[in-house]
Amino acid sequence: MRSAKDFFAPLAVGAPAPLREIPARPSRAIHFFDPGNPKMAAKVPDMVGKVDVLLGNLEDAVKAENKETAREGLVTIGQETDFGPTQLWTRINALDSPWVLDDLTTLVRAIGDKLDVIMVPKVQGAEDIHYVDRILAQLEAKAGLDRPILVHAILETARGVANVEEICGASPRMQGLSLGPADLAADRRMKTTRVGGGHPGYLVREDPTDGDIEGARSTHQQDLWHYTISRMVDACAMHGIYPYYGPFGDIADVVACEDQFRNAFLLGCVGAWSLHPKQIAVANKVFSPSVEDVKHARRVIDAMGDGTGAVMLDGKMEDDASVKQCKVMVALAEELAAIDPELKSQYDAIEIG
Ligand SMILES: CC(C)(COP(=O)(O)OP(=O)(O)OC[C@H]1O[C@@H](n2cnc3c(N)ncnc32)[C@H](O)[C@@H]1OP(=O)(O)O)[C@@H](O)C(=O)NCCC(=O)NCCSC(=O)C[C@](C)(O)C(=O)O
Ligand SMILES: [Mg+2]
Repeated sequence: MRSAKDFFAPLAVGAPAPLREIPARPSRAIHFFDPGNPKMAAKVPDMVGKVDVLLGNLEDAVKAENKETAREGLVTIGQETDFGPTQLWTRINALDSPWVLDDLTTLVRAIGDKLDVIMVPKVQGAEDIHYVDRILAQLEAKAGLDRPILVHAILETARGVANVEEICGASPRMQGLSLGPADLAADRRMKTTRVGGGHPGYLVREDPTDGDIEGARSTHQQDLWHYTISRMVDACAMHGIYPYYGPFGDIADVVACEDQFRNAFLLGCVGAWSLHPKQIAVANKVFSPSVEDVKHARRVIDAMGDGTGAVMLDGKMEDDASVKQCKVMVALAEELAAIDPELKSQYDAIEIG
């Protein structure tokens, strides 16, 4: 076990010092693109400033024969693009794959100064994060980087879920977690073939009337991912890092996508993945607090003065705890307003009188 005193020391001579706090940078949509696909790559410069995170994906969804092209494409995009307020992330190949070592050595050397976060798939336990932590420190030292690259883990195995707290606490580089519903479903032997979202078979049925089990009874589809997302949220909050929903594979169904993202937002997630340009707007909308919510939160904070005691607002009790909930909402609104002029003007126009 590492001593607490060593935790914030660099893991290689010459590597930048680890961060003591993970910055709360807006990341409502993590937009995936294949850097080796010319059509997708061509759209990247125009997405800068319109999406919070652009992620060059090297893992699943990139064919084995295109792995090197994708890696080289990401180097070119990283070197040639001015990302402004938009973060650049990548998803490297799995730690047991033949590509990951070259992914790390190439990317940190060539675009380590541009990369904000490296997403690591199929993380099983703290040992995977320790491996990445050390090798990144060595590569950062070699590349002369002056700020550490952060690490984001995808939860997509049963063992990863069982070890979620230790994964989140494994390194000061840990930035957050995403749900990987497709690999996780396969690993758990769940019987859904969907990439995220609900399932019509996973339901609760209304009780029968007068014992008539054949009579009409309404059913309600339930959320297959509620348990896992809730565990992720607690593990992330406990370690001061950020949870994300992950992908919603039914690209055409933007309505269900919005519902699924909103459930995650309400539970505490800060963003979700976008696999197709049309999902960016969905995530940006859902993960930005509504004007009504920000207005209410500001009213409560205003009415609560020093934040202690209890008051009645619109027939509802507000107290020390509810003012904290409102501060979470207002803090997020302020972070988003700082990078999104449209939202800023909407929030600035709020009158709380
Ligand atoms: C779904 C697909 C095949 C539909 O692709 P399409 O070409 O059929 O779609 P389209 O509607 O016809 O596309 C319109 C235009 O947008 C472009 N386009 C389309 N998508 C993008 C994009 N993402 N970024 C930038 N541009 C994009 C596309 O190239 C086209 O350009 P054009 O007008 O010049 O012809 C395509 O969108 C795609 O490949 N998206 C990314 C898929 C991906 O990254 N999957 C991996 C993440 S999910 C995952 O790994 C699971 C997980 C977590 O691991 C686990 O649960 O286990
Ligand atoms: Mg996966």
